[in-house]
Amino acid sequence: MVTKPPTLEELTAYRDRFMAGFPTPTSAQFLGFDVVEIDVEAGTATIDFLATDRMLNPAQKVQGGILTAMMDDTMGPLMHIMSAGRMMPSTTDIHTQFHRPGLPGPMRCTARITRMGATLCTSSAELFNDKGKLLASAIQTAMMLPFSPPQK
Ligand SMILES: CC(C)(COP(=O)(O)OP(=O)(O)OC[C@H]1O[C@@H](n2cnc3c(N)ncnc32)[C@H](O)[C@@H]1OP(=O)(O)O)[C@@H](O)C(=O)NCCC(=O)NCCSC(=O)Cc1ccccc1
Repeated sequence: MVTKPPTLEELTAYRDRFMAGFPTPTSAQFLGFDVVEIDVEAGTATIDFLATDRMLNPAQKVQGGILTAMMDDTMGPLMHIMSAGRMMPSTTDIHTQFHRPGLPGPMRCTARITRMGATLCTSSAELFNDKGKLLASAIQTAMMLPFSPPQK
């Protein structure tokens, strides 16, 4: 991070503010985004999603980009929170592996910060179906850009 890294107290306070009232963007609404837990001490996030029949490919499986979007939408918010809200990640690359087909229904993503650098942040994520089976995994890099919350 460009400035001094946030303290655990600052991270905890921002995580609580984020969970209490950060507006859910339309793309996250489409994915059924629902935060389960953000652990700022461990640098991990658990977020639930809901795959619907509007997200299917011709094989009637959840389209791969949608599964990737769910993981991007877990790693991104985690990176933002781990900057105590000072920065917003802009994903520069993401590599996904698809292990099992996804079907409509609840999905859970867990993500972890690999390293928060001065300008780049790296992270990893895993996406599971409602039976706890691993559907996909990803590693991601993002540029951390200064962020000011939109004025009301
Ligand atoms: C099948 C394979 C590719 C190869 O796996 P291998 O390890 O060699 O084989 P293995 O036999 O071990 O099977 C592994 C597990 O998979 C399960 N399973 C397999 N087949 C089926 C099935 N038909 N239905 C249900 N489940 C099935 C199987 O039971 C097992 O699970 P288990 O351990 O028993 O619990 C697997 O990695 C896979 O499906 N990955 C996800 C690919 C994916 O979803 N990509 C993204 C969407 S593509 C896209 O959107 C792009 C596009 C856009 C527009 C238009 C067109 C395309």
